[in-house]
Amino acid sequence: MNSDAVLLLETVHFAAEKHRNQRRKDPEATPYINHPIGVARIISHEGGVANIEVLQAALLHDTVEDTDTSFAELEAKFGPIVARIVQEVTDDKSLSKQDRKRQQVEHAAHCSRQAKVVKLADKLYNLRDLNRCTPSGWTAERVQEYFVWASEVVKGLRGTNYALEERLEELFRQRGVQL
Ligand SMILES: Nc1nc2c(ncn2[C@@H]2O[C@H](COP(=O)(O)OP(=O)(O)O)[C@@H](OP(=O)(O)OP(=O)(O)O)[C@H]2O)c(=O)[nH]1
Ligand SMILES: [Mn+2]
Repeated sequence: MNSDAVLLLETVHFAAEKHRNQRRKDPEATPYINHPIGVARIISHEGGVANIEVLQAALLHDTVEDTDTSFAELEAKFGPIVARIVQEVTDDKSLSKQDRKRQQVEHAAHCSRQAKVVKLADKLYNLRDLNRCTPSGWTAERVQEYFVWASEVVKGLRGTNYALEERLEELFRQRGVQL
């Protein structure tokens, strides 16, 4: 009964419940859950990674940062490996935004391989989303700054998944950002 398919459905259901009242920042206010599902799908479909814990962590990766979910809750429900990967990709919300951004750059290289895959796919999704449309209230400069900062994070994630890194490199190249 605990097949990977059943586990994945349990996980996507949990994430959807947690993000149920959240929307993306795009003008159409897309349901937030589209993002974690899209990140998991990038990992499987483009990254060629079928590891169940990595896919579960991708589905859950913003639940602690952006909802009332705790790591203890994730560990009890999905086990220590999934909870640890989510922890590795979760910003410390007690820090200022500037410090959180700096920490992502500093911590990237020290993450586990599994967390690096989730981070690569998260950045790839968000950069594609920025190319698709500008979030409400963002200037073109802010969009460009996000690309520059994301490239600094991705530098620390290299050597993890060739397909994802190649796609990210192309997006940076289009923006004139050197990786
Ligand atoms: N491109 C884009 N991003 C949106 C949209 N709606 C919500 N986001 C989220 O906003 C975050 C990027 O915006 P920032 O201003 O840099 O961060 P903030 O959420 O801490 O304010 C990402 O968080 P994250 O996934 O935690 O990733 P990260 O930026 O911390 O790596 C992204 O998922 C949207 O419509 N387009
Ligand atoms: Mn995310």
